[in-house]
Amino acid sequence: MPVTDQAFVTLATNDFYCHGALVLGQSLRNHKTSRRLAILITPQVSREMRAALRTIFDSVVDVKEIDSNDLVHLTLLKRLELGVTFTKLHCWTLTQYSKCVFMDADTLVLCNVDELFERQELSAAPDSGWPDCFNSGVFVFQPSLKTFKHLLQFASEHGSFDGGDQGLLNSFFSSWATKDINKHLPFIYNLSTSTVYTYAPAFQHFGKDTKVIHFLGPAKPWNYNYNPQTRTVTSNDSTSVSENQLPFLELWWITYRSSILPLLEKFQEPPIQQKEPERNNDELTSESKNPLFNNSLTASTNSGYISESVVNTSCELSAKNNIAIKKDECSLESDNVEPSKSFMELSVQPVLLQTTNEFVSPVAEGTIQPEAKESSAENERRKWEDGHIDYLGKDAFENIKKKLDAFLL
Ligand SMILES: O=c1ccn([C@@H]2O[C@H](COP(=O)(O)OP(=O)(O)O[C@H]3O[C@H](CO)[C@@H](O)[C@H](O)[C@H]3O)[C@@H](O)[C@H]2O)c(=O)[nH]1
Ligand SMILES: [Mn+2]
Repeated sequence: MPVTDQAFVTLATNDFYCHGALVLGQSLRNHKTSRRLAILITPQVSREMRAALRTIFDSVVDVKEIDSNDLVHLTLLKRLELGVTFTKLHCWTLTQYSKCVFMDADTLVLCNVDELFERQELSAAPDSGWPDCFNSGVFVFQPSLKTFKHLLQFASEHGSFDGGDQGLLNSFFSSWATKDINKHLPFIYNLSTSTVYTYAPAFQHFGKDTKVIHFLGPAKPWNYNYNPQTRTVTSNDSTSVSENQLPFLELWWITYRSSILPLLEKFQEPPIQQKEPERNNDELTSESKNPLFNNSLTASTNSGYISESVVNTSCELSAKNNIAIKKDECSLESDNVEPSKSFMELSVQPVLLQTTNEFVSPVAEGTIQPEAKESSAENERRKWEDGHIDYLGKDAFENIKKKLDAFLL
């Protein structure tokens, strides 16, 4: 029976995090949650992405971005982009629900986790970096305008010790560590992929019971390369991948490719071919259009809209510059802000990416072609391996010799 007054809630302040939110929402649906799905978004999220979100989430709620602007603490955290996580606080305004579970857009459920609604505010799992603090990627809370007001007041008076929501929430709900063990969620409800390195035997022992995986840290699943033919995830210049992380990253990508990509393609417009000539960029090849291949692009711009100038320098952009860009955007009246561009348009930004035909874009239409080519080449190879050789046709000795000669000359 659906429970209409309780919801899973997530947040996305730009199109990149929307990819994560869509996969999370789909994973909750796959595991047949009986609760509502809600997402908080900010004006930067594109129209096309909003349409996609509406097909998975029951409620898509527009909120204003709140930024801690606390560069000192964010520098300490080495994540200057996380000031906007203060926007998460808006989840307390969802008073149409009696209880909610907040989940970061970089989490993924591996089974039904509706039992979380049996817990009280504020329940959360320990943070692997400092277990006397809770991680704010998954937490049970009770919407209340009064709490929201108190949180904002607390934020303006005390700030956050890490510059993000997690420091603030830990100071606000400071009795979490000691008062009530029922508010300590088991770690399997928020297993950070990076923990896998730090205590490998525990992961080996308990990891099989994992219910929620959290891709915590600067490298998100959409920053990795994915090869749909072999269904493998590989790292790039800015990401590294451990063997234990791989199955989770691959699951994320399988969900993305099977359920989210078709959805995004449905809402894409106008067609990519019409846009290319305007951009006059000869260097763009069909396999180089994927924004998700470029980790530095996604991590450093951190925005749904990427201007040409930002993109051109994105590989070297320091996080500090990024904050400056974001501030500029925020200081504009919303009428003046250039509308967010769709994931489609992002995918034709003139970024030179290190990709080969082996990898196809998770997003751009143009990359569907290399995939088709690839599979026919793959078919040919398989035919050879299976002994189905066209001796009289294209595999005739003369043809092979010609190819060899061309290669050797
Ligand atoms: O530009 C951004 C950045 C973050 N988010 C949202 O905020 C969440 C938190 O950001 P994330 O990049 O996932 O942070 P983590 O790497 O998980 O880092 C930790 O530190 C953050 C700041 O305190 C907390 O919000 C996280 O829950 C905690 O796990 C994301 O999942 C999104 O839902 C956005 O929408 N846009
Ligand atoms: Mn997170």
